[in-house]
Amino acid sequence: LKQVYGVWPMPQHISHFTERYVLHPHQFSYKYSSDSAARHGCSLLDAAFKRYFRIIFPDFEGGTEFRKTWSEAKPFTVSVSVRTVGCDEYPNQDSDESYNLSVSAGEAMLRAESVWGALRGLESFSQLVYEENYNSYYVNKTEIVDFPRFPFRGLLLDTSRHYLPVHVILKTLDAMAYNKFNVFHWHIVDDPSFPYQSRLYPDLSNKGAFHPVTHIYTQSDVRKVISHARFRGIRVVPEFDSPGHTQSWGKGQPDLLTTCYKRTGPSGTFGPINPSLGSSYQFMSNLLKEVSSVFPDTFVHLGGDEVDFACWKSNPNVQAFMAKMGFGNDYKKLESFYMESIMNISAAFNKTAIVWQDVFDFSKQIRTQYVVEVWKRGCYLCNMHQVAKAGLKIILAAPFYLDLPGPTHNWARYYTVRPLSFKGTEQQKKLVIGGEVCMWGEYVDAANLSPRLWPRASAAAERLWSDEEQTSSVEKAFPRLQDFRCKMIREPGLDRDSYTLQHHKRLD
Ligand SMILES: CC(=O)N[C@H]1NC[C@H](CO)[C@H](O)[C@@H]1O
Repeated sequence: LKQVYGVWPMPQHISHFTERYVLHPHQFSYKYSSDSAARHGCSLLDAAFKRYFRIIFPDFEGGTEFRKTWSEAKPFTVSVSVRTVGCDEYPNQDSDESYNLSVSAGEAMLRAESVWGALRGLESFSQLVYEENYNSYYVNKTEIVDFPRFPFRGLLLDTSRHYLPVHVILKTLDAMAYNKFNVFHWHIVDDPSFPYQSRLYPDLSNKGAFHPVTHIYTQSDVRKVISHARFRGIRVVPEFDSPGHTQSWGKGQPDLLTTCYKRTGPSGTFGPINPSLGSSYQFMSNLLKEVSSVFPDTFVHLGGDEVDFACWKSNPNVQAFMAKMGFGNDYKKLESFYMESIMNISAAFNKTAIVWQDVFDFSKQIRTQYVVEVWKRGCYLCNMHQVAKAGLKIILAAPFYLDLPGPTHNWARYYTVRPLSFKGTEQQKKLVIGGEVCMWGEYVDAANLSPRLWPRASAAAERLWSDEEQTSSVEKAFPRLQDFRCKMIREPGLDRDSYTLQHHKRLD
């Protein structure tokens, strides 16, 4: 019997049985069970039923082909029961993604608290179906009780160092759903380019994008990404990184960046946003107000990483501001003042701020609650311990930087990360809301994104969803990951052809 590889990420509880059932597209259907709060018309699940039918039966064109296996197959129904409806909502930090799946003769019963859990269960069911000979599909009797270890399981794409076409972002969202990632961290702008087309400040992309028409994200592009993500139970958290990493902002917003000085006067170069001008905070308030309405998620990422103080130190207005504020010569206080100001601005728009750990490292006395993304190499467990002691929530990214190529960065390196192995109380460990893989764009564009992202990111996906004790062996994971990698190449189109060849080669 073909080895049944099961589901990736590994469910919390799964039992496989040898009894199996023949599936045939003509006798297969999804339906809402009578006790489900969500019913036909719940566009999120109706769309998922169609999507997963195509994923399970990729070669089925609706005709009467492959009649031969027809006779053996009996009707098979996937019945979905959702306890609390919520088809038109957005996923959020508190969404319940748990589900139970029971596969037996003629029926798979999928029970979930919410539509988000139902989506996770539909993904798991689709991975249980396997093809033994061309167009003969089977599913084994299986029992699953599943829920995520961490509620925040993110993937960062950087669309500033290289522009990523919208269809590439959508494909990445598809693959994220196969892996049960649930947050797309859109690092949308940075030093090299500003591709976000702002309603309020169109010059930011007109002058700051690599190209003002072909290399931008219009409001409708952004809406398309947010909708595609929502249909897959994925949140979109935008990052407008500041005050550093803002060179492209200065192209479309004059006087925003700090003018750097050399001895005799302006050097012609610009540095971080100028924190000594009221106009900077007015601009950030206007921009964050727009961003807060365009992106529905309750989180917004404000950046705060790698601020170079040299330019601030050289500028006489900034020097005068330092004196006025009594910051002495400690520019960390200036960065903290700026970050606390924009965190208060985003709080006013009912957003929870995520910032890079630099903000925490620079100041321990920022009063507002915010989430710290730990990213620096070195002892990230030590850094997590410091943040947890301060009572702040943590997202772990440091060991999951996938953009850095090289032989040491293979999947096992991410698979063996143990996010809670820092010293600290159970209470402090509860502050770790999850982790994130980062695909920075210095060396990545549409030509090499997918092979650099997958299946290495899948290793982190299992670390963030599954029970650590049950998934501690690299050796045991390897054949499962190898099988899952092929399953991921499942949507029609170019990928499909390579998959078909690869798949049948492996089976012969
Ligand atoms: C938070 C953070 O990571 N900031 C920078 N650090 C190095 C990265 C590349 O690996 C990117 O350049 C990124 O912009």
